[in-house]
Amino acid sequence: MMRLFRAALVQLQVGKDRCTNLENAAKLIAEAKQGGANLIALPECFNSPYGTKFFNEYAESVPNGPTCEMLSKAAKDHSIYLIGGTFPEIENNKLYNTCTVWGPEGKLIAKYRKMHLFDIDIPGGITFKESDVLQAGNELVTFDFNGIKVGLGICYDLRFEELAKLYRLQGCEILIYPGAFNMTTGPIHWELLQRARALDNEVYVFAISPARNDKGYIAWGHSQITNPWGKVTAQASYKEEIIYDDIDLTECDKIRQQIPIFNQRRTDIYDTIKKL
Ligand SMILES: O=C(O)CCC(=O)C(=O)O
Repeated sequence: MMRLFRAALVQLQVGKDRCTNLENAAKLIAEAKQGGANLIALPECFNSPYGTKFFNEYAESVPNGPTCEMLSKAAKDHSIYLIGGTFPEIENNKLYNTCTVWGPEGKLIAKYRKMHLFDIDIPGGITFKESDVLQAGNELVTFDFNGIKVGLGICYDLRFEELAKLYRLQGCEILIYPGAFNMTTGPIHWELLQRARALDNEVYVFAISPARNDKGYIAWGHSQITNPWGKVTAQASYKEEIIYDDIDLTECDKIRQQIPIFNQRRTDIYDTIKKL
């Protein structure tokens, strides 16, 4: 069982041209492999600009489109685990915001559809309604990375602590969230939500954002790795860049032993409380 590995989060600059986006992703995945990473993760919406008006145009079926082809090849060529960020998926005329995960042989090993759609309205800040065009996924999805159980979420899912807790209860040690926060909620919530999910569940949290654009939807950037103590161990700026971190899963074992909250939960009480 591998308890030590190098992770790379690739904060891609994403533009309007799908082909350029895919080529750039392939180039930076190769660079991350050169940098020694065994697990490489890409951002939310990395094949298209982020916006409800783009989803239909850039949507692909899984695993047949050009985006999956690039991801599968990159995973195989570099013999890595590749978390393929997200892109709009189409199935039976329905659209989803979907994360695919590829194993070192280039096989699709997991597919997660965003479960909590990003519908918020902050006047003067940000208004967004994914549910105008997307369907929500209905399944928790985990995959095995050399004996380490990893749970998947996407962006707005970070706000839902119940999802993270369910993953922890299923045995996850790492949660990975491709995400594209914005200039209103990013500065105040992005780092805090990840630290909260990490500490609540004594798990590593990886979150991967696109780099900041100067027009359209402006992503906050700041891709981040947080350890099970809730400490940020790597964080990007807002520009295109790769961040690396050497992950030692014994940190997870240690905090779980030293602060054993999961053996101290008062389920005898919680389970008697009416669920709302
Ligand atoms: O929760 C937020 O503030 C941002 C979420 C988001 O950008 C997304 O779900 O894509």
